[in-house]
Amino acid sequence: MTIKLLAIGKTDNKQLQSLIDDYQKRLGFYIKFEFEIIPDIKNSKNLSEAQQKQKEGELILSKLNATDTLILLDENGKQYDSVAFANYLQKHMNSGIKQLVFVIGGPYGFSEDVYNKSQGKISLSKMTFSHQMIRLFIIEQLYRGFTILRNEPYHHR
Ligand SMILES: C[S@@+](CC[C@H](N)C(=O)[O-])C[C@H]1O[C@@H](n2cnc3c(N)ncnc32)[C@H](O)[C@@H]1O
Repeated sequence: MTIKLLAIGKTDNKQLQSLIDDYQKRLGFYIKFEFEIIPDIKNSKNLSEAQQKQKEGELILSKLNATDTLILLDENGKQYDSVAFANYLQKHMNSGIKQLVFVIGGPYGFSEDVYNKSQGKISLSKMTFSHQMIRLFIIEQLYRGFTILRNEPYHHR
């Protein structure tokens, strides 16, 4: 199985990008991981929130293969602790799927079309994080998950 993370808009904060790079590299030792950035919508200031979500949604859906399992990062999704999240990853690997795709929404979240296509929603907290910060948090949790599955000493229970 491969894991893909889709997000909208480049990170322009160098410190955040450097932490993302670090955890992305670490995660790559455990699984084939791809982080794809969908470029920001041009002239989004002229669009309503709904129009922006719709356009972002079309771009997100255009990146998916028919066999992908699509999981949205959404503050109203299901919450896991890190051990349960590691087991969730293992379950997906055991299921024989080719690619597990996590998607981070834009500043206003997801369009209905994206919700309808998804197979699940995961929340990392009841709090709302920026669409930039959440990239680091999910990549770190993916890395943590694999260290838990391997019984490596990164995670302290
Ligand atoms: C600024 S938030 C959007 C908030 C928006 N009110 C909504 O309804 O989704 C941008 C993106 O970051 C991600 N995000 C933010 N907080 C999150 C959390 N606690 N758990 C999971 N994903 C989160 C989601 O993918 C969300 O679409």
